[in-house]
This record gives sequence, structure tokens and C-alpha cells, in this order.
Amino acid sequence: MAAQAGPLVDLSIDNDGIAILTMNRPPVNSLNLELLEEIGKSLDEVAKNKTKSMILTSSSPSVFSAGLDIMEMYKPDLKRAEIFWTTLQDVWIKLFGSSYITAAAINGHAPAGGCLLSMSCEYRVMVEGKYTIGLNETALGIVAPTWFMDTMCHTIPIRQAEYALTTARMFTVDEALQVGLIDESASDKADAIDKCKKFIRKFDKIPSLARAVTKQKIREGPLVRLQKNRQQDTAEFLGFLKNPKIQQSLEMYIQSLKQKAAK
Ligand SMILES: CCCCCCCCCCCC/C=C/CC(=O)SCCNC(=O)CCNC(=O)[C@H](O)C(C)(C)COP(=O)(O)OP(=O)(O)OC[C@H]1O[C@@H](n2cnc3c(N)ncnc32)[C@H](O)[C@@H]1OP(=O)(O)O
Repeated sequence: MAAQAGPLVDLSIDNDGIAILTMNRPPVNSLNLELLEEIGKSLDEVAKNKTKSMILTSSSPSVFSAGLDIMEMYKPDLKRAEIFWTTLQDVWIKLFGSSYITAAAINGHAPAGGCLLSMSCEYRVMVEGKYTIGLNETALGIVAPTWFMDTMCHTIPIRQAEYALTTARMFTVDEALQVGLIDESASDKADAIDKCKKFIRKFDKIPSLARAVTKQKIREGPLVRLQKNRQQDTAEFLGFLKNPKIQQSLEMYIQSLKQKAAK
């Protein structure tokens, strides 16, 4: 993978007071420990500055995020893997549980962890094109953690979520729109950001405390479930990494990605 140039995230505040958080880890914004740490710090910054809303997007022209960095899971140093996993949990808790308004301008592919980040926002606009979005873990021979599943069940009907999760379904933009996995499509990134801003402006006349408490209450179930089971969730992840069959599946998957990239 190409060497990193520049910061892993960019956090800017526009004239309307909306924070734009841009992931910037070329080539595909795969979520390694350092990127997750930077996303976490930016989410803290947005919360601390009492910014009213945030739009999550990517600097890549074709990938929102490729999900978790497979190299964090392949033959890992277990101490780092533990920190990696707890950092991912923290990012999800901060984003899914945030009191400020969140929207994702999905300007490219959003598999697995990329889909999770976007589903953790309150609104999703995806750029039209040959991009796909979904939780594809079972195709890799791995099982999405319960909180990934909860997040999907919070986004689309449970029957559709079960079908999508078990079949590792990657949705096209039109299919995602039809099932409600995304809320709108857009012609390009600028249009996606505009549409996210239009969503954010819907709250101009809604008292912010009432909005925030309502959001937190409706999201309470999945959040409490992870908070109560964090250690077990981490232990399951580490146990999974120690399983030779899983390591073999990951190795084959990495090879297939590399072969595809070399074509
Ligand atoms: C059995 C019971 C167990 C019970 C307990 C379970 C508990 C454990 C839970 C564990 C859960 C773990 C959860 C994981 C969630 C994830 O997020 S896994 C990651 C899944 N992601 C993917 O599958 C995406 C793979 N990537 C792609 O499909 C494509 O790259 C793309 C569509 C995103 C973009 O395509 P394109 O623009 O054509 O780029 P490429 O040429 O494919 O890639 C460029 C470059 O990037 C490397 N790469 C791509 N994705 C990743 C990644 N996710 N991680 C690391 N690296 C990645 C790719 O290999 C290329 O590298 P090189 O240039 O060849 O070096």
C-alpha cells in the first residue's frame, strides 16, 4: 500500500458551523489503529467545541472506506490488536452515540467497517456510480460483531439486515436507496455534501436538547449492549485472531485483493 502523505484526517468547520471530517489514508482509507485514533480525536474535538453537526466523508475519489485494515488482523501483535479493537469500539460509541447531528457523504465504496461508519451517522448520501456498500464479513469467513449487526438493524428492516448479513450482500447505490441503507443519492461529492447540509438544516427549528436526548434514547439499546459486553467482545475478537483457520482465510483474502489490484 502507498506511503501516507499528510494527516490521516482533516477536520474543518464551514461558515454554517458544520464540521467536515475527511478521512485521508490513501489508497482506500482502510481503518488501521492510527486512522481510528485520529477519527476518535476528531470526534472528541467536534463534541468539545459543541459543533452542532458533522459530515463524514473521504478524500479518495472512489472509496469512502475499505473497512478495517486487514493487516491489523493478519498475524497480528496481540497487544496492538487489543488496542486496535478497543479503539474501534470507542470510535463507534462516540459516533453512534454522539449528541450532535451526523451525516455521511459516501463518495465511493463502503464495504464492512466503511459501511459501519456511515450507518453510525443519522443520514447517508451516496455518490452515484459503480460503488457498493454493505457488511460483507461472512464472505471473508468472519462474523460481524453484534454491534455491527445492531447498527444495520437500526438502519434497515431486520429481515433485510439478516438477509444482507448472512449473504454478505453488497448493495449498489440504487439497491441501497431502495432498502433504505442510504437516504439519497448524489451526482458527486459536492452534491452529497450539499444534501447532507440540507438534512442538517431540517433541525434549525428543533430545540437541540430535545433532538439530542431523543437520538440518544432511541440509540440506547445497542450502545448499552456493547458497553456491558466490551471485554467479552474484545476477547472474542482476539480469540478469532488466534484461530489458524481464520488466519488462513485472511491470507487467501489478502492474496485475492493483491491479485485484483495488480490487474
Ligand atoms: C467463527 C466464529 C467467530 C465468532 C466471533 C467473531 C468475533 C470477531 C469479529 C471480527 C470481525 C472483524 C470485522 C471486520 C470488518 C471489516 O471491515 S473487514 C474489511 C473488509 N473490507 C473489504 O473486504 C474491502 C476490501 N477491499 C475492496 O473490496 C477494494 O479494495 C475496494 C472496493 C474498497 C476499492 O477497490 P479499488 O479502488 O479497486 O482498490 P484495490 O486495488 O482493491 O486496493 C488498493 C490497495 O488497498 C489494499 N486494500 C484494499 N482493502 C483493504 C483493507 N480492507 N485492508 C487492507 N488493505 C486493503 C489492496 O490490497 C491494495 O493494496 P496493494 O496496492 O496491492 O498493496
